[in-house]
Order: sequence, then structure tokens, then C-alpha cells
Amino acid sequence: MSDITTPVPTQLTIYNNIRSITNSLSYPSLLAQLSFWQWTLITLTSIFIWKIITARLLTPLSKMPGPFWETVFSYNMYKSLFQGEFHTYLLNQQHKYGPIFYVARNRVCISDPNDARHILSKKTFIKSKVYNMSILGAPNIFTTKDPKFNEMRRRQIGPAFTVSHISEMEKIIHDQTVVSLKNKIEALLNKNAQQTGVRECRINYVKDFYYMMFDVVSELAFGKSFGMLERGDFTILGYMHSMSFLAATEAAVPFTLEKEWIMKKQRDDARKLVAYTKKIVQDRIRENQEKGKPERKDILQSFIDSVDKETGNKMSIQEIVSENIVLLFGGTDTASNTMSWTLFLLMIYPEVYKKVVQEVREAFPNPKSSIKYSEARSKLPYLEAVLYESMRLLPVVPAGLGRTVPKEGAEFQGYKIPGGTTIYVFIQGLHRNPKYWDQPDKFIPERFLGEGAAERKRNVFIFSTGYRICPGRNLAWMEMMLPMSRLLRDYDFELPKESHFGPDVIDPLTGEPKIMPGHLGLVFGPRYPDRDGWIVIKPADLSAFSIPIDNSNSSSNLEIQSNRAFSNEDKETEGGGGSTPLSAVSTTSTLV
Ligand code: HEM
Repeated sequence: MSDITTPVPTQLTIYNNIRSITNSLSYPSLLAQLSFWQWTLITLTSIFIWKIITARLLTPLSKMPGPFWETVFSYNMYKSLFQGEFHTYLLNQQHKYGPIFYVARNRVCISDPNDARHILSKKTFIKSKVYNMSILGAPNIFTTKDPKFNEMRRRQIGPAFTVSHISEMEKIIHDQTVVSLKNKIEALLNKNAQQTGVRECRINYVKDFYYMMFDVVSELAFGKSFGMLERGDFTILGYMHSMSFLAATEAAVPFTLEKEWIMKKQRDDARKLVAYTKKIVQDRIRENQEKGKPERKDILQSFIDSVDKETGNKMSIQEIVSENIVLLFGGTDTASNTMSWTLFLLMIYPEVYKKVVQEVREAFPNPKSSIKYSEARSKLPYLEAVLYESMRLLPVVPAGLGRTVPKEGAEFQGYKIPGGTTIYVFIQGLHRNPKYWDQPDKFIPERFLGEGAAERKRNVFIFSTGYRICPGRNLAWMEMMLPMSRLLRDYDFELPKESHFGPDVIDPLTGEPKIMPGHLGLVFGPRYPDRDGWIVIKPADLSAFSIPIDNSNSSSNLEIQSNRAFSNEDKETEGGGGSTPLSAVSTTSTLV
């Protein structure tokens, strides 16, 4: 055993190196005499000292609380990023240091709602350089850092996302969500009933919600469904995964940007997706010329028709391609994971589940009726509160909307932040800030009902806020409310017996039911969908809910009318990012 006072070889080597350096200091030919290892040691020591000086002494950020060594080397931050745990890392730091902290070299994390609103509403705080998707070949609304371009693009794509346009697409959305899912579930129920005599089945809801959202967005933005849920066709998904990997790598390691020899397969797949999308757009334009415009409303046609009222600019084919692909990234796993987290939370909080089921079945007791979106929003306030609370507790974009501080610098919570610093507006941190949320780790949908609910909804930043607010938020609400309301009315759900989770599986850290592990890639979703994504489904017994005789043309009518007009209050939203004036959907306007 080595004596504790005896230096281990590495210490000895370092000691000898330092001694030989200090000895050699007395000679003028110092540099010439240094060995390779001495040079290396001097260089590393200088870098170390320089990093400490610049990261801790020469910057006003050093006055801010934050982990000392992390702000010098950022090792744990990068580790958490690669492990898909960046949000957990930030949340732990927030517990230690509060709602503003120096997270890593040149980076600050903020989780106060007033600061967040200020940063996200100012056009001088531009998106940070992590937003890149070089392969798309044309700038788009999401990756652009230029506020002027973003404004113009919002004027161009805005009409596709107005409440009135979305309501005209309701039939398509209904068919691709409610009808598709129900077809799959009913087929499984029938098959099982034949085989076992029990009308019960299992689906992997995490995966099926994901495929379902691809089918909706592709039907709307590509004019035809990719058929993932319906036909199990995953060709496009493969291309998408390659493209996300490419985008994430280019964002994390900017050196790889546009380097053809790196990630060749991913670049090839991404090009295939671009080519496929281009053909779809060209085909629609040709059809427009040959047969006239289609009768049905969709996002693709709206993009083709769009003209910027200020400049008169139309979008080129390449620009439409770029925007359509952005929609595949922005509009699919965001909405599907929100639905998955919501259903999971309902399973581990049975009292909430019971209450929301009761609400839906009482409001829509006729098992044969479909549920229109406007009716769901007006008659199901508890379901809406459940979705808000799920988005607060487990936001699918939890960590860091990165913004660059303008060159004149900024000041938040008494701390000066120099120009060029990246600020992470930390969504999950905002949603768990104990100054604004009572029992922040607990799932309590009631907080979004009654007095103070409007203000609390304003403090949910799930769709961001300000001038880069999510233009797809009204569409997302419809895509989630339609299937959620129908599933909860028509079926009973429970976690499989072998599930690792349930109301009695308590997380010792929070004292609340344990949440299944998540993973933050581009979006935050369940980490092990193959293991944790299963749910048992049985047909609901609605006989306890009286079925009113319905002669009106409202909720009990079986068919959803597409192309129906909404009320006079319905206006086009400015630039697609504006408010949602329909009284029935007024809650979304609080996010603007
Ligand atoms: C629950 C579902 C959704 C959530 C939580 C969500 C969340 C967000 C957030 C947080 C941003 C801001 C990102 C940033 O600044 O970095 C954003 C932007 C965006 N979202 Fe969504 N989104 C959802 C659904 C959709 C849908 C359905 C679409 C369209 C089909 C869509 C299209 C977009 C686009 C194009 C942007 C870029 C806007 C810009 O940068 O100016 N999103 N979304």
C-alpha cells in the first residue's frame, strides 16, 4: 500500500515538471530548454488560468450566482445536453441559485415570468446561434434570426393559422385524429373479443399519438397523410430522424455545419425529404393550373396562395418546402408528447382522471355523437385545465429558448449582462418557480379554474410569447382537444399491471407519484416508449349518463361540418401569431 505522504507517480511527475520549470527560470535560454511535456504543461496551465480570468474575473456575470467550475468548463452542462437531461440540470441549478444564474461560460439562465416576457417580446433579443437547419436550402420562420424576415414570413404563413382557417380544416383534423385512432382501437378491441371473449386491448399511446400527429400535419401541409398510424408507413419518419440528428449536431457543434463529408447518410436522407416535399408542392401547383384549386382548405394551399400584403412577395417553391418541413418538426412531437404526458399524468393521479372523465361524459353523453372543437373548449373547462396543468408541469419544450443579449447589454434582477451573452429563457423553470406556483411539483389542474386562473394561464409559456410565439398554437389546441375529449368519453384507460408507475409509486424527491423518465432531444418526451408507453383500453359504459334528446344542430350531431363559419367575432390574427378572438377558444389568447 502506498504511504499517504508519498506522491503518486502523476503528482511526482507534475512536481518534477514544475521544479524543472522554476529551476530553468533562472536561465535566459529558458524557452529553448523546455521539453515537449513542459511546453504542454505550461500551455494547459495558461489556458486554465485564462479561462478562470475571463469566465470569472473579467466579466460582470461573475457577480451572478452560479456554479463556479461550470462557468469555467461547462462539463456538466454539455454532459446533460448529450444525455437529454438539460432541463433537469437547469432545474437543479435553479433550486440552488434561484431564478437567475450564470449557467455556463457566456450563458445565463432566467426563470422569472416578467423577465421572460421582456426578453421574448423585444426584437433586439435575437435567437441564439443554436437555431440552424442549413440543409433546407431556404430561410424559414423558425431558424431565421432576422426579425424583419420573421415578420414578413408571419404575414405570409399567418393566414393558414388563423382561427377561421383552422376551423375550416376541422374535418380533416378530426378524421386524422379521432377517426384514425378510433379505427385502430376498435379493430384491436374486436380482434381481442374474438380471440379471448374480452373487449379490451392495449396500444402504445406514446407511439400512436406521435404517428397520429404526423398524419395530421402531413395531411394539412403536404396534402396527403404519410399514413403512419393508418398504414404503418414510416419512410418519411426515417428521413426526419436523420434530419433532426443533423440539425441537433450542427447546433451543438457548429464546425459540422455544411461539411458534406460529415454525417453523409443523414445529409442524403435530409435531401430525400426535401426532394419529396418539393415534388408535393410542384404537383399541387400543377394541379391548381390544370384543374383549379381544391375545394378543401389546407395549409399547403394557403402557403401557395399567400402574398405578403406589405411587399407583395409570394413564397417560392423552395421557401414553401422549407416551411413545410419546419412544420413537421414543430407541429408533430410537440403536440403528441403533450398528449402523452397528459394521459400518463391522468393515470398516476386517478382522482383527476375520474373528474375529467365525469366532465366529458356528462357534457357529451351520446356515445354516437362527435365533439366539435368549439364545444369542447366551451363545455370542457376541466379538460382544458388538465392540459394547461400538464403543459405547466411537463412542458415539451422545457429548456432554454436561447436569445442573444443586444450589444448594449441588459439588466435583469439587478445583474448586468453584457451584450453577446446567451440567455436561456427556461420554460420548465418558469413553470416551477415557487414564487408564482404553489406546490409546483404537484399536478393540480384546479389552479387553472376560477379566480386568478387567467393570470396563471398567462404564466404558462408552453408556446413561448412575444414576437416569436408559436404560430401553430391554435392548431395544436384543436389537434389535442378533439382526440382527448373523444378518447376520455368513449374508453376507460388504465396502466398495464406490469407498469413501473402508478398512483402508489412515489418519487422520494417530490413526494408525488413518480413521473416516467423523459428525454429531451429537440422536444421532451418519454425516454422509454417501448417500455413505458403502453395503456390498457376498455370501452366506456355511458349508461350512467342520461342521454338527452337532441333536436338542435349542436353537440349531438354526428357529423362535423367542415367549411362552417364561426361567429362574427372571428377575425384574422395579425401575422398568424396574434390573438384568438373566438369566445369559445378565448383561453389561447391569454398566451399572446
Ligand atoms: C403542443 C404543441 C406545441 C408546442 C408546445 C409548441 C411550442 C413552440 C414553442 C415554445 C416555440 C418557440 C420556439 C423558440 O422560440 O425557439 C414554437 C415555435 C414554432 N411553432 Fe410551435 N408548438 C406546438 C405546436 C405547433 C404546431 C401544431 C405547429 C404547426 C403545425 C407549430 C409551428 C411552430 C413554428 C413554425 C414555430 C416557429 C416560430 C418562430 O420561430 O417564429 N407548433 N412552438
